Amino acid sequence: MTAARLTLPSPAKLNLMLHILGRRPDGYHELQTIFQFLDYGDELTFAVRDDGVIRLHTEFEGVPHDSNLIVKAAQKLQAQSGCALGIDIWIEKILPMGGGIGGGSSNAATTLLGLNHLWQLDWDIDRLAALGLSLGADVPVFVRGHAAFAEGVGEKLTPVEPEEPWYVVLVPQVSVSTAEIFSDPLLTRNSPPIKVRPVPKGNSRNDCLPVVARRYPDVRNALNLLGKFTEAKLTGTGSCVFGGFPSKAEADKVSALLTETLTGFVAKGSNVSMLHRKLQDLL
Ligand SMILES: C[C@](O)(CO)[C@H](O)COP(=O)(O)OP(=O)(O)OC[C@H]1O[C@@H](n2ccc(N)nc2=O)[C@H](O)[C@@H]1O
Ligand SMILES: Nc1ncnc2c1ncn2[C@@H]1O[C@H](COP(=O)(O)OP(=O)(O)OP(=O)(O)O)[C@@H](O)[C@H]1O
Repeated sequence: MTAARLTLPSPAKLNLMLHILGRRPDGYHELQTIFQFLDYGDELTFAVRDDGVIRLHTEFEGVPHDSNLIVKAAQKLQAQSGCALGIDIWIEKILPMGGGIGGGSSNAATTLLGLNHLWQLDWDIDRLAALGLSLGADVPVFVRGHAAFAEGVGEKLTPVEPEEPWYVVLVPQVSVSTAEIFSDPLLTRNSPPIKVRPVPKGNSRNDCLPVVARRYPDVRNALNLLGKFTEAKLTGTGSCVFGGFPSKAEADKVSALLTETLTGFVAKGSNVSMLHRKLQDLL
């Protein structure tokens, strides 16, 4: 018998703003950020195995099999649920690594939700999000699947409904290490907490931007070029830079001009992740 296969999307995210409020004793930073998803991402295909083996068949340059967040997510879920089944996994990877658009975290979340379904574990979202947090600060928002205002290290999530523009996303060909940016002595770590909800306009800055732009000329260049057309912002710790447009036609026009020299893409912002829309259709 051929095992049932399931293909699920693994979308990117943007940080529409990111303020750093302080540093915790464990070295992690307290943040306030707004996450929104893009209708753009990787695709994971799963097939259940009955021998308990977890195997990712797609090779990633520079990421050993057992360090891949997809494999780590599957192993943790299997260990904590006591499930005797295994899984074969393939991925079509289009999201850049170290781009600040959350590829690895999103892959981990898609794996958790996909296996919860295929292994028939029936875990609730809170439990999956808590497991996700142990894999990375950005995993819980992908597990929950709704645009959110995030606090703490990114795990305290309040759903929000920002506008859903079309974005031009530029992908400078450098991988930024999140740990490196968060350990830079020049990083601003004392933004006052925003206490008003929804977050008032005028708070769209990303506190990581000055440090990233200083270290990476390619990111600086992308910000300058896109900034000629719209407010150009950095997502997460970069390297990706984005700007919103009211229509696909306008985003396509700017993208066509900029992607003559830079890599990039156009995608719609979405407050409900395309992973959750697909899972909804399945159920
Ligand atoms: C910058 C963001 O992308 C915003 O969405 C995230 O907060 C980063 O999330 P992530 O990539 O899942 O990060 P993790 O894999 O948990 O952490 C990578 C490294 O970044 C630093 N880090 C991360 C998140 C955070 N709130 N404070 C930190 O200081 C830590 O040194 C950590 O070792
Ligand atoms: N499935 C995966 N996809 C991408 N990167 C992975 C994966 N598993 C492990 N990694 C490792 O995680 C690192 C960060 O990758 P990721 O694509 O999540 O970066 P990012 O977009 O900057 O993330 P974030 O916005 O969460 O900081 C990679 O450089 C790679 O070494």
